[in-house]
Amino acid sequence: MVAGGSVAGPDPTSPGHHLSGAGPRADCRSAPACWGCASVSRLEVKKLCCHFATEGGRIEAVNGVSFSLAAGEAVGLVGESGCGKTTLALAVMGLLPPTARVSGSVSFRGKNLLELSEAEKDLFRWRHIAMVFQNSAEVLNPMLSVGEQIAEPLRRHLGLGRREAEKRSQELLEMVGLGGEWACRYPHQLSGGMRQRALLALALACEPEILLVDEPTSSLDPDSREEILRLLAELQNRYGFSLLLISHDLSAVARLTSRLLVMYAGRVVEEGPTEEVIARPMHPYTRGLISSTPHLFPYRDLWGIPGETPGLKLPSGCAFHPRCTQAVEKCRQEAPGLAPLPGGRRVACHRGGIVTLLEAKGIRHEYQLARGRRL
Ligand SMILES: Nc1ncnc2c1ncn2[C@@H]1O[C@H](COP(=O)(O)OP(=O)(O)OP(=O)(O)O)[C@@H](O)[C@H]1O
Ligand code: NI
Repeated sequence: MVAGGSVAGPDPTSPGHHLSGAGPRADCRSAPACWGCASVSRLEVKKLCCHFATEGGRIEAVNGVSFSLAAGEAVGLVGESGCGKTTLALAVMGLLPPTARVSGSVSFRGKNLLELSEAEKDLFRWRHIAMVFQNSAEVLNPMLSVGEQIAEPLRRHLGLGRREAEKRSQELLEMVGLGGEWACRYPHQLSGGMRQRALLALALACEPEILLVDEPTSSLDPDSREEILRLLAELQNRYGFSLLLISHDLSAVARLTSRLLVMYAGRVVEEGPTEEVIARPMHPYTRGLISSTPHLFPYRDLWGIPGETPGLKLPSGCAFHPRCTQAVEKCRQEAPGLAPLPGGRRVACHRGGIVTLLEAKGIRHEYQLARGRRL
């Protein structure tokens, strides 16, 4: 049962059974061939680099990023435009154009996804790792009804017949809060929020263990934004897939995720439990990002980060140093590594501990106040 989310004795061999309760089932008859039940799914990205060769020179869009995604975990990925968020997600999906040079590893169930053939990638993509792309208007095929588009992966990956796939796509549309009757409509007949729901239904069609969501609310009005965020949180909570939520919108990410990755110029500069990072940011860039996010701390003045994101040629040393008010000579010369700190945190900054205890307490108190009222 997909649409209703009923947990009462679903048929473990039915294609929808992972979506019917949280987490793997011990009694799955398809195991161990069943990906959802065989073990706890987990994505491990190590030293991922994605470079593009362009006429203007080499663009180092992603530069040595490592992180992991545990089963059922929701991780946020934030950073300014152009820092490499989408490129990272597309690399995980194996969807970067041939001009991209990709290195490092993306491990999923003991395999490095970067080394799979196109045919093998086709097998895991959408079935095990799915993505909701940034531009919903461009992603859906204008010539096919929404139902037909959702039915396609169901038929291809789960081997459902035409009738069955049709029925499932209606259930999936109901699951995301669109009535099943929307299955026969075309993308142009849907509003932005509805398209985003349809894309969620499409991405979740084959019950992937991992869902990558890229800027789900960037083109939506505030009401639709709220609805989509609530829906995403509800689906993740109910079905327990691992979520990587990519967004400019730090306040949305703060609500939905328990761990946060902050990217700057192709690198992760800070990582840790979301609440901790927001309450006590260690990297000056993270602090700038937090201070320029509306609604996070309603009682505090907003201020932007001075300067601009670096272009093709990255600055020497720490890429953030030209914009950093705390930079010292070492920052100009030496790129800081992502150093582990207590509490599951990591920060790439020579001046990482500069938040004074008093300041940290102040920020934490203010955040908790804000969270109590807003989040
Ligand atoms: N196919 C491509 N060819 C060349 N350069 C690319 C390509 N895709 C991305 N880039 C470059 O890689 C860098 C990272 O882009 P990316 O889209 O990953 O950033 P982003 O963090 O997702 O930004 P946004 O928040 O605007 O979506 C940018 O400088 C971009 O111009
Ligand atoms: Ni992007």
